[in-house]
Formats: sequence, structure tokens, C-alpha cells
Amino acid sequence: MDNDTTAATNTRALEDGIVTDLREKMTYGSYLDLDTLLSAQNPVSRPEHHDELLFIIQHQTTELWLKLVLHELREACSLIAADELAAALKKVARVKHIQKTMTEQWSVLATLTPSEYVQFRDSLANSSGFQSYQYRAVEFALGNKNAKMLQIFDGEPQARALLDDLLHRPSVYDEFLRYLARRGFDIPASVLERDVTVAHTMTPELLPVFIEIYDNAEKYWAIYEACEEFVDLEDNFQLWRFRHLRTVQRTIGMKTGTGGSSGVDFLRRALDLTFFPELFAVRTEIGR
Ligand code: HEM
Ligand SMILES: N[C@@H](CC(=O)c1ccccc1NC=O)C(=O)O
Repeated sequence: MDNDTTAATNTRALEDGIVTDLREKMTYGSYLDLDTLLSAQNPVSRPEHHDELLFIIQHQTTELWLKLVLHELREACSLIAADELAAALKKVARVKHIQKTMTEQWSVLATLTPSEYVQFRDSLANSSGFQSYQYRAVEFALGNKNAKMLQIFDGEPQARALLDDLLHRPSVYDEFLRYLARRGFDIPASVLERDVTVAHTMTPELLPVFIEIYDNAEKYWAIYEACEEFVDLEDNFQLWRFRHLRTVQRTIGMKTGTGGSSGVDFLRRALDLTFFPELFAVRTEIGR
């Protein structure tokens, strides 16, 4: 065997075609703006606590995924509004994969023990994930609207403007219900003309619509599929919330939060929320 093979040297030879003179060229680092990205991890604990970098990177990666989730959900809304349901579902499918990654990622932070965290927790002062505008934007896009959240961002005009805009836009579900109306389903005017700045609440008049769809899945396949995709979205969202709650519980127990809430109890109440109440209620009615 040739002595220059990878196996003989246990070293991979570079191929002649590989570009090595990258001066003046766009590179991996310049394209991805890595100088900016990798200079954005700035621990505040003094002396710097070893585990604060984990804490920062866990949050920053989540924020990057949230940025993409929001991008996809906004596009999904526009596509539904343009009657392009199949294209919208493609975006939702991507969101579902991101959600799984975000949920699985909690296991990394779970390696932070309470005794380690308490050593730099005070350095975080009143900062809290509660102040994540991208998280709130995703909640708004999915329909968990709450105008009271805006005041948190009075000091961050861009974040406030984004949330204000989303607050006044129809959610993914609002768009879906309007789509169903255009497709001839009997959606009450009170739903179509509702105040979209507040959360949608369980509307029993919508149940017959979903019973019809679920009892005749073959006939309404694309719409039926969309309903199930939305159920997946909500399930995945709840799993993220639950893993957050359990991570909080194992890290700070029943301590109050740095954001000023009761902590675990406050987070637990979010598990009672629903984006798509009728899509869950219909399950009770199927086959009756
Ligand atoms: C050890 C790690 C963590 C602890 C102890 C913790 C604790 C808490 C607590 C106590 C709250 C309630 C608000 C407050 O009073 O502060 C909260 C809210 C929140 N946290 Fe965390 N958190 C942790 C990690 C994370 C991570 C990695 C994220 C990802 C971005 C995150 C995102 C959020 C969000 C979005 C909220 C608002 C939830 C809502 O409005 O229902 N947290 N967290
Ligand atoms: N609320 C957390 C602190 C915390 O987790 C946090 C602090 C700053 C930035 C993001 C955070 N993550 C989630 O709330 C606590 O009470 O310990």
C-alpha cells in the first residue's frame, strides 16, 4: 500500500484543489460573522465562574433557534393567508424539528448543579428569561397574546415595536381559521372579526367544523394534516416549557425568580395554556 494513504499516516492529505489562499475572499468566518458571534459571550461573575459560559451559550443558542422559529412562523402565517397551506406546513415541519432540538438541549444545562449555579446567580441581578423578546414573539405568533408583556420592553424600543406589531397581527391559528372560512367552513363572524390582540379562547361553535374534518379525514386531507401539525406544535411547545420547569426546579428549587416571579409555580401555570383549544377538544368528540 502507498505510504501516503490516509491509513498509513493516519493523516488526511489535502487535495490540490483545496483553496488555501483566502486573502480578499469571503471565508467561513467572514460569511458567518464569527468575530461578532464569538465575542458575544461575556460572563459577568467576578471572579469569573467556570460554568457561566455554559449558562450564556445555552441561552444564546436558544435565542438563535427562536430567531429561526419566528422567521418560519411568520412565513407560515403569510403562506396560509395566501391560501398556500402545503407550503406553510413545510415551514411548520421545520419548526417542529427546531423545537425538538431546543427541548433536547435542556439536558446540557441540567449538568449545572444547584451548588454551581448559586455561585454566580447573584451576578445575574434581575435579568431573566422572562425578558426574552423573541420567546414572547413566538408565543404571540402562536396566539398566546398578552399586551401586559409589552411594558417589559419599554427600555428596548426595537423589541417593543416587534412585539407591538405581532400583537396586532393574526396568529397562525387566526390565519388558519380565516383560511377555513375561505374554504367554505362555517366559522362564526365573532371568530373572524375577533380582537387579535388578546388570546383566542375555547369557542364551542368551532367544534362542529373540526368534527367534520376529523370524521372525514380523507376528504379534507390537507386541512386534517394541518390540524395535526398544529397539535404537534403545541405538544412540542409544552414539552419545552416542561423541561424548563423541571430544570428550574432541580436548579433553584422553590426560590423566587430573578425576574421577580414566584418561580416554579409561575412557570407551572403556563402548562395550562393552550394555543389551539378546539384541536384538543375535538378529540373528546371523535367517534361519538
Ligand atoms: C438554570 C437555568 C434556569 C433557571 C433557574 C431559570 C429560571 C426561570 C424562572 C424562575 C423564571 C420565571 C421568571 C422569573 O421570575 O425569573 C423563568 C422564566 C423564563 N425562562 Fe428561565 N431559567 C433557566 C434557564 C432558561 C433558559 C436556558 C432559557 C432559554 C432561553 C430560559 C427562558 C425563560 C423564559 C422564556 C422564561 C419566561 C417563561 C414564561 O413567560 O412562561 N430559561 N426562568
Ligand atoms: N430566572 C433565573 C435566572 C435565569 O435563568 C436567567 C438569567 C438571565 C438570563 C436568562 C435567564 N434564564 C431564564 O430565566 C433565576 O431566577 O435564577
